[in-house]
Amino acid sequence: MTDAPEQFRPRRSVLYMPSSNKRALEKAKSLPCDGLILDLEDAVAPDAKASAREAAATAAASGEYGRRELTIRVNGADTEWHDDDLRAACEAGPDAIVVPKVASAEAVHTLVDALERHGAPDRTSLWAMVETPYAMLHAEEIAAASERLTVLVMGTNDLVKELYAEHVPGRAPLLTGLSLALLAARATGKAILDGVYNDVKDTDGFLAECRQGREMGFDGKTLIHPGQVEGANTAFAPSAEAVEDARGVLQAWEDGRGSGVVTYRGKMVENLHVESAQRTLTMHEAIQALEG
Ligand SMILES: CC(C)(COP(=O)(O)OP(=O)(O)OC[C@H]1O[C@@H](n2cnc3c(N)ncnc32)[C@H](O)[C@@H]1OP(=O)(O)O)[C@@H](O)C(=O)NCCC(=O)NCCSC(=O)C[C@H](O)C(=O)O
Ligand SMILES: [Mg+2]
Repeated sequence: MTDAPEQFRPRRSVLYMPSSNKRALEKAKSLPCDGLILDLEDAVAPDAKASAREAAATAAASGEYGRRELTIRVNGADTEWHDDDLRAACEAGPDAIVVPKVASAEAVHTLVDALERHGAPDRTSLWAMVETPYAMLHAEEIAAASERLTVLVMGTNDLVKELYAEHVPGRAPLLTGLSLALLAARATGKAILDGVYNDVKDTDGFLAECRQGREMGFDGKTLIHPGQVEGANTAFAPSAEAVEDARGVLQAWEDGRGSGVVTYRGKMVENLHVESAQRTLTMHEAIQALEG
């Protein structure tokens, strides 16, 4: 795996909001989340699709969301709204266009062609939602299909539905799918975001799921409520101890220059641990720069 600069962009907390909800669109301007997904899909009722599309395009073109990475989630390719959504999103030029239920490399190629045909600016990348069993089994070909695809987004609600599974603490029914998507993202140098936690009042359950996602290797979590932002920001940032440890590892390596292996606080340090420590510090600095 190579760490492209793209992978050091903090995406700890990426908040969905219905583009039909004016209060949410307004509130998002003051929330400390790393990214926003202005939704046109599941959170928007059919009779509100057209006005939500207009609101999302206006918001994305407004320049009023500061440092937050701003994206629009269009309706799926098999819906009557997809083409109009894609055209409007391309014209608005957000940081990324999020497409639900992407399941093959061919689908990615079709989307990238459409982005070009509709004149999306070069800065607008494609985020693919992987949320079906078929997508899990083809995650690597999806992730590798185009340079323009920069992020995989887990759709865990749809995945639970399609698997006939259940939402349970620890997410045992989803672990194979989550791991396949993670392997695909890391093997192809893409970022990957964990799915949402539906119970907005269950803080303990949410924080446990953040910890699990972080430990598995996700870059951040998609969210549905402002109350989830702070927990995700903390969980997906290197902790103070991790930063101190990373500095210590680099210092121990420096002190033992020329030796292929040293120890730090009793633990073996080799070249690969030094790379991990450097990654931790780079991410820490990127977060500080973002928040500063
Ligand atoms: C889940 C909600 C419907 C809860 O809404 P509500 O009861 O109104 O929440 P609160 O009263 O606690 O809200 C307090 C204030 O915060 C604002 N708010 C709420 N949610 C958001 C948000 N997502 N972004 C921005 N601001 C938000 C309220 O407007 C209140 O503001 P104020 O009155 O000014 O204080 C609601 O949170 C919600 O709609 N969430 C997003 C739902 C969504 O987008 N769903 C689609 C994505 S999830 C998905 O589909 C994943 C995937 O596809 C899969 O398969 O898993
Ligand atoms: Mg979904």
